[in-house]
Amino acid sequence: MAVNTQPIVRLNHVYKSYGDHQILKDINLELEAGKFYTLLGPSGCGKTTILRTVAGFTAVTSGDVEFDGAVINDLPANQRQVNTVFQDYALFPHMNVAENVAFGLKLHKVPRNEIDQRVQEALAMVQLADFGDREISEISGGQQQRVAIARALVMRPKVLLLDEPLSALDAKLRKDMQYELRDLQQRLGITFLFVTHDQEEALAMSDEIFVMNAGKILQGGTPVDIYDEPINHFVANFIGESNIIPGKMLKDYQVEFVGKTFECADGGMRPNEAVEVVLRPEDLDIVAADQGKLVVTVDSQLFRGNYFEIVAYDSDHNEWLVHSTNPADEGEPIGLTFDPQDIHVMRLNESEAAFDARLEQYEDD
Ligand SMILES: Nc1ncnc2c1ncn2[C@@H]1O[C@H](COP(=O)(O)OP(=O)(O)OP(=O)(O)O)[C@@H](O)[C@H]1O
Repeated sequence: MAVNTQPIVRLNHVYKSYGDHQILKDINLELEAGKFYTLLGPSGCGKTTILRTVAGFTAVTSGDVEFDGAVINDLPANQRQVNTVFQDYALFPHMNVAENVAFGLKLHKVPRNEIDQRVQEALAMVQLADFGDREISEISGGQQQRVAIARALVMRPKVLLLDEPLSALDAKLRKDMQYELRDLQQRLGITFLFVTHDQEEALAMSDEIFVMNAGKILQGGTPVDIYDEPINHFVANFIGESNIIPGKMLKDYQVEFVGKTFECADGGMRPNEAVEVVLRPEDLDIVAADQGKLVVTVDSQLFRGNYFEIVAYDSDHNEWLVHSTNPADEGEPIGLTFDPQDIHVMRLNESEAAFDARLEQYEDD
């Protein structure tokens, strides 16, 4: 049986400039139907601009926006099967909850009885079935957020764009809403393209993440792939906490750092190539100084609730962050051990395409 693998949304070599200011630089991405995607990157990197090109609020300078295989560069926003949930919700304060949700349907001249039914359905999807008559000022921030989602869902979009929809919520509610949004996406099977600068949120919610910086997508992949195999310093630093140490790839599966040679799981580089090595704080185990693969001296530590965050330095003055369930003695040497597969070796300035090609090659060997 033929499988339909055509992406529902595709950006093909998309560039966007305002005057001399290039905002998007050769953006290529594909979204499959029914998945949860996240654009993740620091403020100003172009995440919202990508959403706006998909929604039809911003025209691309060059390149194509495709929907279901057709180029839609010139299709007006209101004719795209895409709806947006904005950061500030953009609810109408003088309308009640049901009127807010009904607004788009009225604009599209949907018959009255169908409007009532669809509004009720959309409110039920976000667990606000009994809130239709409430004024916007009479509901909480989390409920307003859900009204904004219901207002987008009522239009039955194929793709829902969400621009930092959780940023106005307090930490506890934000976590609850992460579960709710993920659950909603899975129940409805609509494609979500979610924007955040919060890496924990991206890791928790997404099927796939696109990590961005300065108008470019640096790496796309599942949360686990990106966490375990960041392609460069920026991604390793932005996703999770990392120790990033300069090193040298002696040969396949053998890397040197802090003056010692370690077995690792990476290959496909030039002999003696300068690299950076990533070790995650939670992958490091503390042992007695004379039993460690590396010896570091503890500088300071903070109790983080379920672990101690220990800052230590090696003999080359590299800083090491270690997460440990036990405290360490400040000023004392400790040994660190780790497994070969916990060492992630990164080439300097490697592109995602070159990284993928190399991975394929040495994994096949
Ligand atoms: N209409 C515009 N005219 C000129 N510059 C713009 C316009 N819209 C956005 N920009 C610029 O484009 C860059 C990217 O903005 P964008 O809103 O896409 O970033 P972002 O990653 O979503 O940031 P944030 O997380 O802060 O919302 C910024 O430098 C911004 O100032």
